[in-house]
Amino acid sequence: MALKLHNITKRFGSFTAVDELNLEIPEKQIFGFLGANGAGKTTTFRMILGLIDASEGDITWNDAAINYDKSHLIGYLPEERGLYPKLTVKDQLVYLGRLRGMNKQAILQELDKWLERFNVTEYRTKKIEELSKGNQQKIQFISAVIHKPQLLILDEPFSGLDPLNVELLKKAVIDMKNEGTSIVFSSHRMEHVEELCEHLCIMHKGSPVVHGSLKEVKRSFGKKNVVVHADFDVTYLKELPGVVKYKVVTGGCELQIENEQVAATIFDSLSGKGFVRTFDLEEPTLNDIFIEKVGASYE
Ligand SMILES: Nc1ncnc2c1ncn2[C@@H]1O[C@H](COP(=O)(O)OP(=O)(O)OP(=O)(O)O)[C@@H](O)[C@H]1O
Repeated sequence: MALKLHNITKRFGSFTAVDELNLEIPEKQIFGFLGANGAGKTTTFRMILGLIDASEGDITWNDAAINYDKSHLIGYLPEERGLYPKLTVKDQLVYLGRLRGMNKQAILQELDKWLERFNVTEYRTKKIEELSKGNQQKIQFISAVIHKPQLLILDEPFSGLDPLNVELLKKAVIDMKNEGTSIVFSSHRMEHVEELCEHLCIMHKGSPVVHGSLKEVKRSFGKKNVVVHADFDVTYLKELPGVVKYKVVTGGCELQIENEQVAATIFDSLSGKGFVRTFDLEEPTLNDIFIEKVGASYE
């Protein structure tokens, strides 16, 4: 059972924001949705949630269409956020929890658990507008998960958080996955996706350019990073055929190569020249893959 997007297209007038997207998002995993600004991530989320209609194609979850009677099974952290600034944290969560069909006692019980977990118990009776941006975001996250959804969609959940709060939120996401929630999140930070996700999709101009399990994606790109540390001058390596990028590091260099065969040429060229302390052939990072596929790094 999974979330399936079948030939999804979304047009705004003559502009195609999402173009024949086919995706299968596995259950009870964390799925990373990547792409540069304007790639079509939020539009895809909105279609999954039924907030906007697809121009073409269909979306199913557990083989049935997603409609309003399933909204209590889904949690959503929207990119634009959306809390009522004048309400207190407690009143806001009670209101949103009631909309999800929870009774007040259950809401307060869950709320207190989450406030404690996120170190914000003292804000329970404060108005949302009195909270810092990062703390508002934690409350927004709580509003997305208070009803224990089976499917959780998080649009840029880590943006605007300091490193400690990023860790708190990551841990919460991992725990929810371990408890059986299926999670889809978008991020501009490759390392978050690399750390959290089993499967991912990189979107570019409305279409997926990379899609699959993190392991498969990395394997299919081959090992294209070489690290050399040696007690002699290795600058000549940048001139070898197949070396695409060369970067000096302390005691050696890091190279990007066209394909794995180039590593053998580099290795052979080092022999007899002196002492080689390190020769590593490494997998590409997700950032390397993104740059190769989308053409620019982004933050
Ligand atoms: N309601 C709309 N009307 C017209 N164009 C829209 C509308 N919503 C989105 N778009 C366009 O569709 C494209 C995809 O937007 P979307 O918000 O899905 O991108 P994104 O991948 O979420 O980007 P970001 O990382 O910046 O949030 C953009 O070019 C955007 O301008």
